[in-house]
Amino acid sequence: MPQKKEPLIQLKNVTQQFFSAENHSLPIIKDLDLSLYDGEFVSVVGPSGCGKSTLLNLIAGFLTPTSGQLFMRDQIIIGPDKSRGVVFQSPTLYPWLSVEQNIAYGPKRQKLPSEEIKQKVTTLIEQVGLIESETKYPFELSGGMKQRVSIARAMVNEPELLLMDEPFSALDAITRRNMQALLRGLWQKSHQSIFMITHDIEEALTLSTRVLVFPKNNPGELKEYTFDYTQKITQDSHYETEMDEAFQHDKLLLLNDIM
Ligand SMILES: Nc1ncnc2c1ncn2[C@@H]1O[C@H](COP(=O)(O)OP(=O)(O)OP(=O)(O)O)[C@@H](O)[C@H]1O
Repeated sequence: MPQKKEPLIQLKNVTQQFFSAENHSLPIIKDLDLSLYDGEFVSVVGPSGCGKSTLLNLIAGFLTPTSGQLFMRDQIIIGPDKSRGVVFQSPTLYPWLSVEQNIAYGPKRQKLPSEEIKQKVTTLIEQVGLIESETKYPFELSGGMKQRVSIARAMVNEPELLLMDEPFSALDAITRRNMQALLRGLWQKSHQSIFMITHDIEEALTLSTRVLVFPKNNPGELKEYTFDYTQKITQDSHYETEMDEAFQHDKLLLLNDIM
């Protein structure tokens, strides 16, 4: 994937520390320099409590770092912004709005022309496979369908970066696989930049172009690897990760880093 020279997101010497009542907690993230580029699909893996959500919250603008700075292009990140869409582990839909109304909510708040909203919503409903469910309400949807609406709701605002915090972890294995294929397809069509947290090493390997690892022995630090399994899966319909020694080797490599 060709990358523009200028990073989309840049962290410069970022440290995040949470102060307890006794005021002596260690930094969760320490002196971190990191760049994310246009069109990348970056996943983050690591042991529970290592700081994955903290990193996502910093990039989203939900948290201000203890020290250091974060930039989107050349603008310092000072809070949440619609250029960074967030999809959480549990779908956060408005229960009183239908599927199409939930997706249209953001563009309506931006007061876009109604024809444009209709066209955007229709395209996304088609892309996430929710045709014939447009008029349903969240209580009528399965977990996977709700998460599709969440993804469409984030994407309709055309964010430059989609931030996903364990988006599929609450789903059953089959729905999860289908959602991974859906996300891979959306990413390849849109070249949307994606930053995703996951506990699932295979999910990281089969979707991302780069994997960031919080290693168990060096809390607060990040290792990184680049992979092309997502392209292999798309280009070769017979490709199976179970049969690929390199894939199994990389899976063990990442597991050893975090366990
Ligand atoms: N707002 C906060 N105040 C105090 N401590 C916090 C806060 N947010 C996170 N922490 C602590 O920072 C550490 C990292 O939390 P974080 O949620 O980033 O981990 P994680 O890697 O996403 O964990 P998991 O995989 O279990 O979701 C944890 O010890 C957590 O208790």
